[in-house]
Amino acid sequence: MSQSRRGQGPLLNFTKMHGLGNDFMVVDAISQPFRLRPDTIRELADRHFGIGFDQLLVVEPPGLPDVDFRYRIFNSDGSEVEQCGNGARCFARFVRDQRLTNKKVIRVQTAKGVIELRVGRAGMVTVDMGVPELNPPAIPFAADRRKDIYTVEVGGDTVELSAVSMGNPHGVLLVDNVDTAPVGELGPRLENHPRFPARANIGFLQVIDRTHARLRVFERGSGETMACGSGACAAVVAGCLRGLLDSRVEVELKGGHLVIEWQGEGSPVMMEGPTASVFEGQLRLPGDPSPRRRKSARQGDAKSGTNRKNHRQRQPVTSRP
Ligand SMILES: N[C@@H](CCC[C@H](N)C(=O)O)C(=O)O
Repeated sequence: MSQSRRGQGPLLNFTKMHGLGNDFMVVDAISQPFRLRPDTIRELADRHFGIGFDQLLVVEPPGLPDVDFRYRIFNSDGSEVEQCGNGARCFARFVRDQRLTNKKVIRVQTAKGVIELRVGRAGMVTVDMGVPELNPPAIPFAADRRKDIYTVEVGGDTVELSAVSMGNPHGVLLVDNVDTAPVGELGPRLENHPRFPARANIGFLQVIDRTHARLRVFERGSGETMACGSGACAAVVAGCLRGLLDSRVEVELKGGHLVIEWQGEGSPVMMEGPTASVFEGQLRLPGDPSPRRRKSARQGDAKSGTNRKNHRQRQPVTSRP
């Protein structure tokens, strides 16, 4: 964050976490005021000038009955998205570590529905990621009908991919070897391909045998990451649709392994994997430049003695997907 904007606003508590090296800044927006602009998220995500993370995860109060929390996700480019599988596991660990709940089964509301997180031993969490969406308009993916494999023109070449939504859109390509796959070249072109109108995460899947696979993912809004949980789920769905994988698969990513289970169409995908908490920190956010808003914030402080109650009602300025 630039020196000129630092140090004028309130202090924010955060935790740095990761799931297989897919790393997160996690913020409790229930117990403290929180609002960030997309450009501030980009600055904080910077690995040289900021904290450095692939995604920002925000814990908010739920907006639905029978749900424990609302889970919001922002990519390092500042865009708000619908799903993050590795983040969901870290979310479960965070809300327990911060004593926001003592439940072992936690229901959270995402922008695309409710997911269930089950806390296991030694930091392991299992997530019910929901039923994969394969209907092209709902992914969204431009196609005249649903297929297991689509042919896509990209820069004069033709590639074959499967299109799957795990709440967020994924394209999955089958490759012989992830080590030599053109992730850096094809990833950004397919991420922004016109057939994915909301952009997409692009997975490169190498099938080892029916129960083992390797995967690299070029993530929408973050670039290639060490691991992508929703990408691993989408890849196993794609591998099953192609008849190459069984219902329980160990997926090797750059940062480690996930176990993914899918019993077939209409069934939810289950993801099991580890979580890690790296450090806790405090950050002074940029101040609010508007004199009118500064004045009303001071009035709020004076009335309540604390601004926690008022801030519970506040929404971040970034928009929902
Ligand atoms: N790392 C994530 C996915 C994060 C969101 C993704 N980049 C998107 O834009 O949909 C995961 O573990 O699933």
